[in-house]
Amino acid sequence: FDYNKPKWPVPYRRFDRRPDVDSFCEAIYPFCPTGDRDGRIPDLRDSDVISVYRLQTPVWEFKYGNLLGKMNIMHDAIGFSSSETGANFTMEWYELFQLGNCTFPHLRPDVYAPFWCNQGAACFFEGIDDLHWSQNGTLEKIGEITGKQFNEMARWVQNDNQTGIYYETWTVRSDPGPNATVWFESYDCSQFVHRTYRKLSQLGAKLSSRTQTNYTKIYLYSGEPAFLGNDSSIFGQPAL
Ligand SMILES: CCCCCCCCCCCCCC(=O)OC[C@@H](O)COP(=O)(O)OC[C@@H](O)CO
Repeated sequence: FDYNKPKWPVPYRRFDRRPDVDSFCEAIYPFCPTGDRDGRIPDLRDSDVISVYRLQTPVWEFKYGNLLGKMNIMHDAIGFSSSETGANFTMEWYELFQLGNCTFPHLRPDVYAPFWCNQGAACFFEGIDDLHWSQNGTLEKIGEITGKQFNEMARWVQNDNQTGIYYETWTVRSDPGPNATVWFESYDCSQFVHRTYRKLSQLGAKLSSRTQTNYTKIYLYSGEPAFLGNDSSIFGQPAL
């Protein structure tokens, strides 16, 4: 235990590689259907000028329109448009098996511990569906970057995607008050957008939005958590 490091919030746990998904987990909609199977992102010319867009729309807008938007349950993404080629791109981070699977675990008869289907991943694909983002949400230009900055960001996204694997719906705090302690941060679409903006700023990009940007959080209030051990020590699955 490092007494110099704050104990809370518990840092998000990263991994060396993304594990294969369990066949038990089923997606209602295919993940990233038009993106590259291996998550590759095209290299743009260093001298290119890329417009950057803030994208926001209600979760499941393509199916339920503004329904979840009325509850301020919003999905966030980033758009890019190359001035040299005219190509547009959308980059987002979301669940492989939808939000419910990341919010609640499964209880399986043959498995003692709660079973999660909660992987999330980046999805980069060609095109920006203007209507999807603008009719119930936001599509706003927030700046311009060079092709060089885009390419460096792309390499960072691929590493981020290989190590940040699990989607965390809940933000866990001590209480609703302004001085609450955050025990665990969420790890969701908006956190990815924030990490990417931060990386682009570190690369020298200047991004700004003309309007206040609100991001969706769902809170779980708890007393100070205590570490109980890992699945096998808590739920003790006998050797098969
Ligand atoms: C079913 C129980 C859900 C209860 C929890 C409700 C509040 C949770 C808020 C978490 C923030 C959600 C933001 C986010 O991470 O969005 C990602 C994803 O859910 C968006 O899914 P989508 O299918 O609308 O968008 C993917 C689509 O853009 C693919 O092109």
